[in-house]
Amino acid sequence: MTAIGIFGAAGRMGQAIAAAAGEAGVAIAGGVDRDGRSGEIAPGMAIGSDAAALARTSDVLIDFSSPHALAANLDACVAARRPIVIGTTGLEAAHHALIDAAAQSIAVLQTGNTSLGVNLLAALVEDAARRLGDDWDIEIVEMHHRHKVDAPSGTALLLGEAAAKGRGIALSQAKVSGRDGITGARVAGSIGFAALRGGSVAGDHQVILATEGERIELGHRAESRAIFARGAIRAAQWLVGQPAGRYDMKAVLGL
Ligand SMILES: NC(=O)C1=CN([C@@H]2O[C@H](COP(=O)(O)OP(=O)(O)OC[C@H]3O[C@@H](n4cnc5c(N)ncnc54)[C@H](OP(=O)(O)O)[C@@H]3O)[C@@H](O)[C@H]2O)C=CC1
Ligand SMILES: O=C(O)C1=N[C@H](C(=O)O)C[C@H](O)C1
Repeated sequence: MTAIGIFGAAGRMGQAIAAAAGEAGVAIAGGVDRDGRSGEIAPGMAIGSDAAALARTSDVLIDFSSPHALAANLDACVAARRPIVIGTTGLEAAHHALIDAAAQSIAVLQTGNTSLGVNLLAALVEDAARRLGDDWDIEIVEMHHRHKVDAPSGTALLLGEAAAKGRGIALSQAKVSGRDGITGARVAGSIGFAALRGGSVAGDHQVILATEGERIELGHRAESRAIFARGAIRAAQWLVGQPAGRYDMKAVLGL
């Protein structure tokens, strides 16, 4: 049976993955989190601080920790020749370069959202953006719990990438985030992002396509972290045995 190691094991997602694995009868090799958080978080899941040791004793790793931990986690997986699913968000260009480098020697799946619903939504957004002309403005609104530290969310960026792909442009050229003050009129062709934070919201995303006289709204609401946890486990099981390279959820879900 495939044994999964978890980076960020003591966190909200780490605990959700341990719970989902327990329900599905999936083996957890163990977890890693910050020094001082060692112990047993979920029944049977020991948590330590040695990423290299966890990689050696796991068949595949899942990372829901922090961008700051990414380099060490990737190094551990490359050294042990183990595949890794990266769900951590807030990644910048330098992190993506590290992922590309690791994907030369191991299988790496990186995604801003592991749920089926969001990945199907991304396909719908890409199709809508492709079919609608440039006179349709695209705005992405997301809301998350008060503890979230990055914005826009990884999912909002994933949806923005899908919209940009549909339009045949690069998101980096069109992204407008966090409007405030005298902003001037909306720049034609831009893709806007707005982030709300509060309470315990697991993750709400809405993509609004608006033109003169009409508006389309496509959205997704996560009702709990269980959907992310189940998707991450499914991705990890799929990734074992894949050749070195960089993957996303579309291949896992057959989208
Ligand atoms: N792709 C997807 O589908 C989803 C992605 N996410 C993303 O997953 C990540 C984790 O989310 P969540 O579980 O809510 O966050 P948490 O803060 O609850 O969990 C992260 C855990 O990783 C630990 N950690 C942080 N930095 C390090 C480090 N350098 N070394 C080792 N451990 C570290 C944290 O410790 P400490 O608390 O001490 O900082 C914490 O225990 C976020 O980036 C989030 O956006 C979340 C849900 C779904
Ligand atoms: O931090 C979270 O909680 C979530 N993060 C991911 C994101 O940034 O999109 C996925 C999900 O929305 C929950």
